[in-house]
Order: sequence, then structure tokens, then C-alpha cells
Amino acid sequence: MSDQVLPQGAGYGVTYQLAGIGLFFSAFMLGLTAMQARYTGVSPKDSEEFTSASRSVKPGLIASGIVSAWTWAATLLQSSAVAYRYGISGPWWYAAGATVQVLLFAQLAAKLKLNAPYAHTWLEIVAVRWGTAAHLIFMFFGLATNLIVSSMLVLGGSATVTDLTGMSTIAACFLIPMGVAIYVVVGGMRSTLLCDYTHTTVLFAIILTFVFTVYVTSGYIGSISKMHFLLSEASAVAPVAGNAGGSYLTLRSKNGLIFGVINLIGNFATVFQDQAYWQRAIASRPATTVKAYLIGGLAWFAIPFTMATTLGLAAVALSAVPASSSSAQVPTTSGFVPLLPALSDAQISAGLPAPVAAATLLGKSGATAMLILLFLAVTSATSAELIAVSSIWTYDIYVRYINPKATEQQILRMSHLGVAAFALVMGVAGVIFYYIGISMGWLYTFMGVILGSAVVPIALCITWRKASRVGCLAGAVIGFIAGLVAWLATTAGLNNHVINVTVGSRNYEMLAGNLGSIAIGGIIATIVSLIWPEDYDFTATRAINLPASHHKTPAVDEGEVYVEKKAPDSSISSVVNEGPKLDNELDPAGLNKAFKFAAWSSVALTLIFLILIPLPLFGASTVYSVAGFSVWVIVGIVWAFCSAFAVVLYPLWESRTALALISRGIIKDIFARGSGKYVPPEAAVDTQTAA
Ligand SMILES: NC(N)=O
Repeated sequence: MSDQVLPQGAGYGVTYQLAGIGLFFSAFMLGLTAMQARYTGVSPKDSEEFTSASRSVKPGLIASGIVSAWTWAATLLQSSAVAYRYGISGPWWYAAGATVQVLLFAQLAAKLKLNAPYAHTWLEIVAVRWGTAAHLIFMFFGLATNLIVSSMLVLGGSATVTDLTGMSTIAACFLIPMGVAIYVVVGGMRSTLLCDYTHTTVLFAIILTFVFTVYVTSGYIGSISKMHFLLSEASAVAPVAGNAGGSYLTLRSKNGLIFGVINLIGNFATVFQDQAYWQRAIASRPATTVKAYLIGGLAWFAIPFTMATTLGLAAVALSAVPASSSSAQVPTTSGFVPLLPALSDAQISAGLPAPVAAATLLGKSGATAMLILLFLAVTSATSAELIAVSSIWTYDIYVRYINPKATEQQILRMSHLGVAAFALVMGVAGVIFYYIGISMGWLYTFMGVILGSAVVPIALCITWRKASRVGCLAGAVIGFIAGLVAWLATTAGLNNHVINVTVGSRNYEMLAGNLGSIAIGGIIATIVSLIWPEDYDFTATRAINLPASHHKTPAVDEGEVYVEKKAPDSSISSVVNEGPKLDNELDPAGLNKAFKFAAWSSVALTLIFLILIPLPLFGASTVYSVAGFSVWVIVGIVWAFCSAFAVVLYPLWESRTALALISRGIIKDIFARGSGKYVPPEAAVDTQTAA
């Protein structure tokens, strides 16, 4: 938009606030950290606590961390862009096609606890099982994932800030990650999860505000039936190519379905290969990891689905409202100046339908709410990426290849350095993509081409004893080449031998690249593993970073295996003395049972999301009536409320003991300074005995 809704100052306000809010959250983190240390004994000055929250976090908070790490700028913007392009099928395919990976990841998380319960990163498991070459090849895919996801965060965030305020995109690209880096360095993993929790809470509040504005209070829309009417008007003026009856109100959308497949593949890559999701599994209590991923996945679904069904569709509906209209207007099917002119391809690809709709509906307050929403999504996902890359840098590069005898202090210093350095890299990557004309939406559909080939090999490496090293490496590398070749060849073939950013981003071109990459990678890895299976027993991976007290397991090939001898922080037991309980939770029978539960429940939910609900509706070419559309929207709203309860109220309830401990400590301190401090149980017994 040339006329920005908010002044540039608001952009700098928000983005300096990003630095400012970075500082604010740092102070908040320092406060939290000090409170945790004083009243519960937990401190991120220990590297295990910094990167993995001592593997003791409960499922509600992990679920909230999953939701916030998985809520990108694209989750809000790209989902709304596909609603704007394809109608109601866009939000469904976006949400379902990125939820099932989190649900299926529950299986990997269960195997992680079973096969490498003390690992810091998923790459450590690859290194121990298959050695240095595999470690380096998979590290390429892991870091490429972090770079692509981070670039999308910066691109989506900066495009919106620039559009709404006119602020410099370059400045936004750097200020966004820098502000976040400050609070991540201060707080580490546990505090990052607590910050994610506060962000997720506000995020749901803002999304629900948009929902009620669009479907209840807006003068332009204001009800589900009016939205239905306006969407019908919009398609009467400009039918949607490839949709049943050209309608926005149908799941029968050819391009929606193609987007769904591309989305599905790309998101497999960005969940399975992103250390951020492994990190949440690592930080989780062993017994509740599966539960956390299932809750997190189901709760997350509501965010893109409801957001896009609200603002993405609102952007279409507002194009059917005459500019001079009031709430009493009756749009006509032609011959009027629309309140919201059609957006260009570039604007849609940059993710602008949602911000533009918010600003049109609510003026400055809508634009401000959108900026805050984006800020919350981008900062919490950025914090997850920063700490993920920092962990890979620290444990998979620094400790493994540079300084295997690193001290606790050196490890912690490297973790901090990793966060700061990657924040800078994010900014630079955002600027480079911006200058070469690659937008968030472009990267979103392209990510599966680059990353898809390693999805199946990585899953097999961690879950399957028969997985073949050669097969999985060959699958990842050949699939990568096949994906690129398929994308380039299809682009050239369909566009008179022209290959450029614009034509390369079209649906069939991206579909070919995505499918080529994941299919070739998966087929080679699986077939080679079936023909030449390994028989790996995971003993060596179970020994990764095994605490000193557990070192009675048989020796493994020391040449190949990297084993850290540090015990995890004893503060793991600080809140309610849970150290021994957490070790009991590593009982293989219990973890196997959890894996089986994860397997059947995630597969069943995947079938429901991808087959049972959308395909009959696609096949029937149903164009929703007002009643059908009402059910569709109301289910989304109810789901959003349930999600908010799951990731906002449930974590509070499950942490009631710790919250009571902290409150008691604070109250005691108020009445007698120093008396509220946490006393470890042994010390309390000693004191009593001495008395
Ligand atoms: N996290 C996603 N795909 O929105």
C-alpha cells in the first residue's frame, strides 16, 4: 500500500520496541530467572538448563512452546493469502497440512526418549549411529531448515511492518532478530518457553478479537451470512479458476489441493529437520512428551484455520463492498469501486491480505493489532530458531569438532555466542532475499524442494533399527538433486524455457520440485534399507551424554561414539524433587507403550485431517450454503477456544505446585526478608536433624 495506515514511527516504535521489547523481555527474563533461582532453585547458568530446561518441562508448557514455535509469520499471513486466492479450501489445507506433521512427530519424540534420552540435538543421534559423513550431510539439511524458516520469519515480519507503517524493510530485518536474541541469551530454554507461553496467550486473544470483529461487529461484514453473501458476490464478479462454480465457498479447489500437497511436503521437512521441535521433545518430561505433541498439534490447527477463515476471507469479502458504502449497503455484482481493490500477485505473495483486511476493517487499531500479532508470532518462533541453531553450533560443531573437552563455562559461552551470531545471520539472510525479490510466500512453497529429500531418511535413522546408512544418505542427496531438477525442468518446460523467480513460483512447478525431492529421498532410503537392512540396537545412542551415575551400561565403540560425561543439573529436581521420578519415566516398557499410542493416534488423526474430511467434500464439489458455511466457521471458532484453554489454562493448572511454591516464597520474603528462599530437601532435613 502506498498510503500507510500507521506512521513510520509506529513501525520503528514496534521494531525498536523489538529491540526495546527485547530489552523489556530480557528484564522480564532476568526477573523470572532470579525468581526461579530464589524460589525453586532452577538456574540457566548451567548449559543443560540453558539448552534443554533440564528435560523436566510438563506437557502443557511444552504444547504451548510447540504452538508458539510453529506459529510463524507465514502461519498468519500465508494461510490468509491462500484463503484470499482459493477460498475456504486454503485455510483447511494450510492448517491440516501443517498440523499432521506435529502429530506424527509425537512418534519421533517417543523414540527420542527411548533411543537417546540424554541427547542435546537430533544430529548427535545421527553422528553416533552413522558417523561424521552422515552427521555433516544431515547438518546441512538441519541448518538449511533453520535458515529458510528464519528468513521467512524476517521476510513476513518486515513486509508487514513496511506495508503498514512505511518503515525501512532493511531496518526491520535486523531489528527483529536482534531484539529477540537479547532475551534468549538471558533466559535460555526454560524462560523462552515461559515467554512463548505469554506470547501464545496474547496471540489467541488478538485472533479471537479479529474473529468477533469480522463475524459479529464489523459494519462491512458483521455476520456469517453476510460474509457468505459477499464471498458469493466476489466470485460472481471474478470467479476463482479451478474452483467448483468459481466459488470461494467450496473445498473443490484444484489449486487449493495443489497448494495442500506442496504445504504438506514442505512442513514435513520443517518439522522433522528443525532442531526447534526436537528441542521441545528434549526439554519435555519423558512420560508426557507424546501428550505434549498431540495437544500442541491439535491446538495449533486453530491458529491458521481461524485466522485465515477470518481475515483471509474478509480481504475477499471487502473487495465486494462498494467504497462509499455504509453498514447498510447492498453490494452489486458489477459497476462499483470496491472498498478493497484487488491485491497484486506480489502483494499476496508477501502475505498482505490479512494486514490489509485488518487495517480496512479497524483502521489504525486493526493495523496496530496486526503488528502486535505479527510481533508475537515472529518473536517466539525466532527465539525457537535462535536457541535451536545455538544448540547445533554448540554441541554438533564446537564440542564435537573443535573442543571436545570443553568446560561447562565454555559450552555456555558458545551457546550465547551461537544465539547472537545467528540473529545477525537471520538479518543478513532477510536482506539478501528481499533484494533478490524472494518473498515469504515464495520461500514457503519452495522449502520442500530443498529440504524434502531428508525427511524420510531422518525419520528412519531415529526410529528404525533396519534403516540403512548408505540408503538414507543416498536418498537425502539424490532426492535433493532430483527435487531441484524436477523444479527447474518443469519450470522450463511449462514456460517456454524461461526460468525465473516469477514463473518458478507457480503451482505445477513447485509441486514437481516438492514431490521429486520427498518421493525420491523416501523411496531410495526405504528400498535400500529393505534390501540391505542394518540391525542396529541403539545402545550407543542411549549412551549419548549419559549422566555419570548411569555409566554401568556396556562399553560401546569409543572410536565412533561421542559420550559426554557431564551429569545433568541437579536443579532438575528443584521444583518438586523430581530427579528420580524423571529417571523412572525412562523405563523402556512405558516409553514403548507411549510410542505405540503416538503411532496409532497420530496416524488416525492424519487420516481424518487429510482424507476423511477434505476428500469427500472435494469429490462432492459442494459449494457451501449459508448453513454449511456457518457450521464450518463455528467449528473453527470453538476449536480456537478449546486451543486457547489447552495452551493457556492447562499449563497454569499443571504448574500449580511450582506457582504455589513461588507465591509462598514471595509472601514469606515480604514479611521476613530472606525467609522465602528455596531450601533443597536434603538441606532442610539436615537443618532439622541438627536442630
Ligand atoms: N508453521 C507453519 N507452517 O505455519
